[in-house]
Amino acid sequence: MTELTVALLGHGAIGSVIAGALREGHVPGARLVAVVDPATAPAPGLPVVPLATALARAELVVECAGQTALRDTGPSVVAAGRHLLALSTGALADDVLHRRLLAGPGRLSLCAGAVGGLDLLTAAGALAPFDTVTIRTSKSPGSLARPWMTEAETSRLRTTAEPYEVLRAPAREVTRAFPATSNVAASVALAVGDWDLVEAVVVADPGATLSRHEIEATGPAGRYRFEIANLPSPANPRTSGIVPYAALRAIRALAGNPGGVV
Ligand SMILES: NC(=O)C1=CN([C@@H]2O[C@H](COP(=O)(O)OP(=O)(O)OC[C@H]3O[C@@H](n4cnc5c(N)ncnc54)[C@H](O)[C@@H]3O)[C@@H](O)[C@H]2O)C=CC1
Ligand SMILES: O=C([O-])CC(=O)C(=O)O
Repeated sequence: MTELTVALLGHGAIGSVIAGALREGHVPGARLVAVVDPATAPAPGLPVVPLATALARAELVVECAGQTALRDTGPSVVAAGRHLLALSTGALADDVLHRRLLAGPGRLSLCAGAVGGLDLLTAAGALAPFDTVTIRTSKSPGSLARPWMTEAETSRLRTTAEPYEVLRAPAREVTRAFPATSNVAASVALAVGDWDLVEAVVVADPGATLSRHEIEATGPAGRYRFEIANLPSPANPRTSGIVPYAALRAIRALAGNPGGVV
């Protein structure tokens, strides 16, 4: 079997763990051939290159660089015929971008990242449309600060002693407002195929040592409830530590994965 050549777009909290695992041979059949990140210096064994070089070398490009990066570089990845595995799924709240990324010739795949159960939600939604779908994300207040917040809002995040709802809105709005912490809301909307149905809630919880995602869906197919509580990444408190391992699972599946769960 030929090896799957992999490029990483982003070498932060997620990308550096993926790069380390690929370099150490933890994913048989996959080889790291390029890393694209303006904030990362080349190092022995770490192939930091410009995007054009990455596109010439790799069959699979794993985006773990943020919604802006996916919007700016994703179209050139699929236009070059490369397979794009995206983590910053909230960028697809822009329908025009989503259509461009699906236009090929390269393929677009989405990584479930910090949450699970999306396969079941997609299957249940195919049986019959859902009546209600919600995702409630609770994180430490400091990880939720955003530049658009007023001074009063950031001050409340800094000083709250009790959990409180920071935003409750359709998934499209929430993933735009919290682009580094609510891609999961977009992933749920994409899994059920309905941006308008999915309500997302963001909770600031001063007692949170884990990042919690509670997903509930009801419809003719049944009732679904998933509760996920992830340890935050030591490198980035906004990101769950499990996320690079979800990407590695996806890379393993794309590299062949004999006997794996599909
Ligand atoms: N689907 C999911 O469950 C999750 C998705 N994410 C997404 O993954 C992104 C990355 O997360 P982390 O690694 O924790 O962030 P991070 O901030 O630690 O790392 C991001 C890296 O991307 C680099 N970067 C930015 N723009 C770039 C570009 N145009 N080209 C190449 N590199 C670029 C930065 O220099 C930085 O090193 C988040 O912003 C979020 O959009 C994060 C967590 C969960
Ligand atoms: O890692 C998480 O818990 C979720 C996250 O940041 C995102 O969806 O952007």
